[in-house]
Amino acid sequence: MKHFEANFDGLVGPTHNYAGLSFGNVASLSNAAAVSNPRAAAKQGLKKAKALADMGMVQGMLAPQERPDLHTLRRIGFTGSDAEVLNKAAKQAPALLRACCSASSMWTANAATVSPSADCRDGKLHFTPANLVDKLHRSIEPITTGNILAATFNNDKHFSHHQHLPEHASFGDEGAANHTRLCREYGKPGIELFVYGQQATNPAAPKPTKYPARQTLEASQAIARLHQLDDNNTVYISQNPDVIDQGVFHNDVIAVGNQNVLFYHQQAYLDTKNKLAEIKQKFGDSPLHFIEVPTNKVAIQDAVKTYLFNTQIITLPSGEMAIIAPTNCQENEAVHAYLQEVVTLGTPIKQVHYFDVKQSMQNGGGPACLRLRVAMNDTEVAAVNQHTLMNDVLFSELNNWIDKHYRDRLSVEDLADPQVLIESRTALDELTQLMNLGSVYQFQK
Ligand SMILES: N=C(N)NCCC[C@H](NC(=O)CCC(=O)O)C(=O)O
Repeated sequence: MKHFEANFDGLVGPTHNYAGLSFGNVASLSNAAAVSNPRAAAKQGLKKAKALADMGMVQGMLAPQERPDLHTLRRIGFTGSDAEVLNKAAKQAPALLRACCSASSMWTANAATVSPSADCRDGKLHFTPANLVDKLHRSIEPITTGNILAATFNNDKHFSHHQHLPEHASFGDEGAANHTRLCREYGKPGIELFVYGQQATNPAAPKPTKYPARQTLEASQAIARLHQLDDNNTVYISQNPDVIDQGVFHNDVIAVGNQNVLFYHQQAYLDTKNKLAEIKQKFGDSPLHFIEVPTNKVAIQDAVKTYLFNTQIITLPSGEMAIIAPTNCQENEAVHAYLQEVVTLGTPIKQVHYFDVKQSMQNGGGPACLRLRVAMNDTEVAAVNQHTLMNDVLFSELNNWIDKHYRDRLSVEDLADPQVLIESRTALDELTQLMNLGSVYQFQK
């Protein structure tokens, strides 16, 4: 049986905009009210996904969400026709309208936590959509995320879909952005690393003082129970609260793992020495590479600005590993120098490829935010909805679809325009046919 790690990238939605919605995320706040280009954003993401497929990787796409979210606007009391709801929300509560228009589901690292079948007691691949309760605009994602995941991984024999965790701060869950997996081979049991920012039931435990810690230990433990993970293959690590306060709002802004490589910043965790020892002991005898980037080579500020750690580390069919980095890393002298050095360190990482994903970066989402990793064997890949898998046909269909429906300029003022809603629904309705998803959106029910 063959094993792969597939990447499912989030297709950027037609309302991609800069609304400054994410306190603690430096890029989101500093680009608030900038004018976005949804068409360029969607094409940048699609190009990266296609490039990975062309490198021989299994690559899928996850559909975006319905925005503006009229269902939520009505749920919070705006009434009348769709146009009236938008108009009233724009006048009476513009901040709420902006929250209901974000294309934030593009960052599918936050869609769910995924545990491959080799790690789970029942031998199924498990998905739990993230509740994303820390941010209003993201807290409205999980139900539709669950619908889209179920339509994409639509086979009960192989895939187990859970409901998102209770919608309370005690269970703040940000999905795969705070979870990584180390393994010898994708199809063999691995070590699942859960990184949390605070403990809800232990207020005395360290936590940040300026910015929110989005992930709780209690949420991570709940996911491990749901996914039937073995304690001997699970490690919980506390994020360093000081770096959260410097803009590291998710662990994937400061660390990334792949197979037997953990690439992380010296300041990423608390109790680093003991935790690395626990990982090593649980991983067993085979070689494990801890690539620690010291502060004197890359400052936290540069890591946050360039997203050096929000890179993807992928294993190419040749067995070599490659780093998929945003072009922002090339533009920073220290980070670029480090990436030139990393391929010479005698670790499995031998290549670096750069992609322009600036439309997403300006909202704090790098290459790794844009993808959900799903390690699968070939039987499981065959059980996936095949219309979601990247190839020349889907690439060309999606490019044409973007050209047909997406604007190349969108400001926050445009969000109240009923025409934006019509365009977005028309596009998504067509997309569900193209990707054979059925009725995953509220407006289709
Ligand atoms: N690190 C990972 N895995 N994902 C990045 C998510 C970025 C996202 N930005 C936003 O939601 C900004 C939206 C706005 O301000 O318009 C967030 O903060 O949740």
